[in-house]
Amino acid sequence: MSSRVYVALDTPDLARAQALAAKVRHHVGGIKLGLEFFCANGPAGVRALEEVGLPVFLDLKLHDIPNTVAKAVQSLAPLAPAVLTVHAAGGRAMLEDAKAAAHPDTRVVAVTMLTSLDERDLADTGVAGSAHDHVLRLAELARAAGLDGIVCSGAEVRAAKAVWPDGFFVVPGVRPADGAVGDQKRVVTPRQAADDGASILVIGRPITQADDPDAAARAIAATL
Ligand SMILES: O=c1ccn([C@@H]2O[C@H](COP(=O)(O)O)[C@@H](O)[C@H]2O)c(=O)[nH]1
Repeated sequence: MSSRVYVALDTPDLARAQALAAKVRHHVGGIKLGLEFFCANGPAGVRALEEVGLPVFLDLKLHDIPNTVAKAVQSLAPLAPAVLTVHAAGGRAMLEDAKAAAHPDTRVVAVTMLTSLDERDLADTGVAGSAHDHVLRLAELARAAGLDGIVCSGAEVRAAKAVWPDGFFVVPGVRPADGAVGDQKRVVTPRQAADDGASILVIGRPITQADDPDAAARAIAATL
């Protein structure tokens, strides 16, 4: 079985992304490209990373009015990413239109509550209640809109999977037990994310900023 770890190649530098991907390719199951990479390199950069031969996850977290998101997803469809993200907070119509516009082979997943946020941040945005309840509410919205799954933290993935057994669950905010947390607030270990039902684990800096990214990816894979 291929690894459930997708490495987040968060860099604007195409050559660095290619070099990192080449180093870790035997110990990860896919590559995640986000806004930092896409804004600098665009679709041509994505095509260049496809050469590595791993599934590509395009983490653009689209969030706009339904028409704008649908047109953006339509423009991305020729890339046929394995996974594409939109924000659940965009609402049901936006989610439905995004799914309808996507390549049929693309899993469209909704970001529920960023792993860099905690409940105080949530309250600051006017949302009362727990992270758990907020994630489950948005998971239900994504499911009802016909999406393939959600992005949530490892703290919520078990509960989300219980109410959506065939959903696809993306878990970022993953840190080895002794790893630096950085700007992430809701973190779990790779093992916990896997045991609690993550379909894929997104891991960036613990791999990409390691002295030996291949060894770091291998060590993480060994814990799963
Ligand atoms: O809630 C979310 C959604 C997406 N991400 C992305 O995952 C990686 C995490 O990188 P690390 O270096 O392992 O922290 C990054 O690309 C984020 O944009 C997330 O962290 N949380």
